[in-house]
Amino acid sequence: MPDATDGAAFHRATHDPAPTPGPETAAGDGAARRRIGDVLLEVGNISLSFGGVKALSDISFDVREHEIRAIIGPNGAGKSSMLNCINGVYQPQQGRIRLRGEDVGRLSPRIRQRRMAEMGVARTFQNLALFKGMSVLDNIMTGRSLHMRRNLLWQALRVGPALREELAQREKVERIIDFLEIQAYRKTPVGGLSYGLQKRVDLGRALAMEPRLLLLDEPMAGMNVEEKQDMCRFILDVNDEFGTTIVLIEHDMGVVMDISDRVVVLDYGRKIGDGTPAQVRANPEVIRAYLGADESGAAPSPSL
Ligand SMILES: Nc1ncnc2c1ncn2[C@@H]1O[C@H](COP(=O)(O)OP(=O)(O)OP(=O)(O)O)[C@@H](O)[C@H]1O
Repeated sequence: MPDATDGAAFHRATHDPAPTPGPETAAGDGAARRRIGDVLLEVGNISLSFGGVKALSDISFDVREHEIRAIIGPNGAGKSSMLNCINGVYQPQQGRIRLRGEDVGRLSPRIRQRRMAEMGVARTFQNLALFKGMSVLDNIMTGRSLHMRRNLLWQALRVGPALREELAQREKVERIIDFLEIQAYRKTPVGGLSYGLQKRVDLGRALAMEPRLLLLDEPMAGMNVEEKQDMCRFILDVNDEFGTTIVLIEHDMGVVMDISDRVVVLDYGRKIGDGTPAQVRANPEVIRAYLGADESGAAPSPSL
């Protein structure tokens, strides 16, 4: 079985005839769906500080429709802060965030979170945000709440239109369960599942929102090789089959370089690289940051 950190293990080769798909490339079997489109998300000159700590300094990049865009960087580089600025957990002191041309950055964090969910942005979390005592099915069902038309009283009564709606919603959830191959666990409380499976359920909860843009915060952290392979396959399938645009933070460089169309590299809150995996790999500043050319003798960062 190939090593998860070996790029070849997750290559789009079976999907994509082009060796390095770039923003203008139509990739693979799902070519029509995966044709990289216009800018979906634009992040402009974002700066964020916590007291004296400058977490992000003047960061700009864009995300195009249907692409897989990675944000990488050594520990403390600002990756999670960036994701938190995008979906409204943090309010940057400077900069703009535009989603489909709409200036969502000017909204207060709470309103932005709501607006972005309405506009089809879903997120998974580094530290899982699941209800451990609830079943897999019920956890994924929580992702459907935005699509439920009947109010809570109707849902509690489970009669007439509310019952019909619940059945329709459950059908969608069952399809996600099949897609993620977790049928055997549908009634199992999430807390009793392995970490890898819990991550898969978290992805299912986000997919239940029918996102157009999916933000994945370290989707493979803490997974074994086999679990990483599965998760990579699901990410590629979501992107190929549903055309979902994906922004992911990930530490496993083999995975990032293999599944991403473009990569942003952060270091100490600054952007030091942005381009295709091949361009980023050849960027001297990125190599320096990752190989830790450091006279102090500090341990080098993970290699590219
Ligand atoms: N809520 C916060 N309060 C104070 N400082 C913070 C907060 N969140 C992040 N920071 C600081 O901002 C900087 C960037 O942190 P961030 O978590 O965004 O980096 P990261 O690249 O995601 O790191 P890792 O890979 O270790 O998760 C760090 O110096 C961190 O200590």
